[in-house]
Amino acid sequence: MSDHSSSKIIYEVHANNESGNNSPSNDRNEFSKTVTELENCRGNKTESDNAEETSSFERSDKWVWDTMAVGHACVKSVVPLELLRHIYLPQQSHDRIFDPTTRTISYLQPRSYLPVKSLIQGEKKRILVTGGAGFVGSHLVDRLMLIGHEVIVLDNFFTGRKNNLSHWMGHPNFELIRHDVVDPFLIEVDQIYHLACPASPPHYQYNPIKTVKTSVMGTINMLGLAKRVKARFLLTSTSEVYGDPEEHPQAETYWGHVNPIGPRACYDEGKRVAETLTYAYMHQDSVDVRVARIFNTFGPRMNENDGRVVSNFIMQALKGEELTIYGDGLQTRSFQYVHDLVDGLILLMNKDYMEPVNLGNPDEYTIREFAELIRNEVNSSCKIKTLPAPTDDPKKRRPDISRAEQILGWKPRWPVKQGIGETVKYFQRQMEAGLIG
Ligand SMILES: O=C(O)[C@H]1O[C@H](OP(=O)(O)OP(=O)(O)OC[C@H]2O[C@@H](n3ccc(=O)[nH]c3=O)[C@H](O)[C@@H]2O)[C@H](O)[C@@H](O)[C@@H]1O
Repeated sequence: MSDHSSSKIIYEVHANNESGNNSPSNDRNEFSKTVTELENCRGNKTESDNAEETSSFERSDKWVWDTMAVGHACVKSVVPLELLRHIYLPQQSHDRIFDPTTRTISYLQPRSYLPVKSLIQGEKKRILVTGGAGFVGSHLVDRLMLIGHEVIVLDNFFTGRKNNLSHWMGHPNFELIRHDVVDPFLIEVDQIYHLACPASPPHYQYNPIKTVKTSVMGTINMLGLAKRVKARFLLTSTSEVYGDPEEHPQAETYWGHVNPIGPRACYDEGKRVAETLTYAYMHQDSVDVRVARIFNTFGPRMNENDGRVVSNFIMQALKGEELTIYGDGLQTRSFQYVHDLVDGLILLMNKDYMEPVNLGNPDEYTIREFAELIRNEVNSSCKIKTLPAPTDDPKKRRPDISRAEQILGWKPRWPVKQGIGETVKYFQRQMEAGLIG
């Protein structure tokens, strides 16, 4: 199937939306056809197509055809991009009307839902997502729901938000439970994606003891549950286990360079212990485990006050404020768009591989270059302000993703610029809707 025809499939869904005929039920017929066709076209890719995809990584602003859908046919996670956008970038809100004069919100009932795939018994899994109301968690939940699974979310709403999942509330395949993973929780499930933990430096440093407790006790509780119900367990670890790295780029074999008593230690060491626990349960109790080491990720539903560089720069540029660069701005990061991460997590969960796997986009920017990129995307001429560098701020970070490429057949498909474009649009719409200021 050619690039052209796959774009057309997506366009048909898009065209329905643009014509104002955008209710979930109107998408339904198109959706089933679209997913089947997209799965076929992904499944039919030749070896040479794949070889081309895994060629050396270069910064690119090209919109590749694969980004019109997300997911991988081999684990049945393909979803048309327009369907996902219908959730996080709706033309107008599905379930509420904001009145700017009185600054009130009217919630609409009854509601309808986007179509989810109908899976046969055995294919349909019961999946627990801890931290599922957060930024990454909610995108993972969207995908798992759309591809037909039953999803149970645990969240204590410290950084997660109900709004991120409001479009699934009441759906027969969905359950949201307010629960803190530091306390035990019992449920029968097939798979556990363990995401619960604040990830932004200001958030995890706000209460470092709680951060360590979340990583250690939360992971023990979820591993204990996995052991008891024989569920497969996936830990979302982090590039922070490499600390301020002395090896570049960072491969999974690198043991890291972490200050164990610094302000970042609560998160870095917490996640390192979480990995230790995961492999202890694997060796001692034969728990079936997966470990993803996630590098800097961005996208819609980041908290505007999150404190991380992507949301800070975008919000500052949109409000015409100065962009705050910490330190000299020569430190580097490699940013991946959230859909790529979700693709990688679902692949990893469903493949037979138990060692840690890096998931990140190797496209590396200095923070100064990144500020420039955001300024261009927002079309802003705002100035740059330099603030002191945070203690132990890693000086460079870039994933070596050879393992993910070889084992999972995964590599990022979203150019950073393209992802930033969507994220800017998201924050703009949130501002227009009066949800953030
Ligand atoms: O985004 C993520 O996924 C990661 O975010 C943080 O790691 P960090 O790389 O420090 O993320 P940011 O807070 O976004 O900072 C990135 C760089 O930008 C700088 N920065 C941040 C914010 C800002 O306003 N200005 C600025 O220059 C920071 O000093 C740092 O050098 C977390 O510690 C990671 O666990 C998490 O995986």
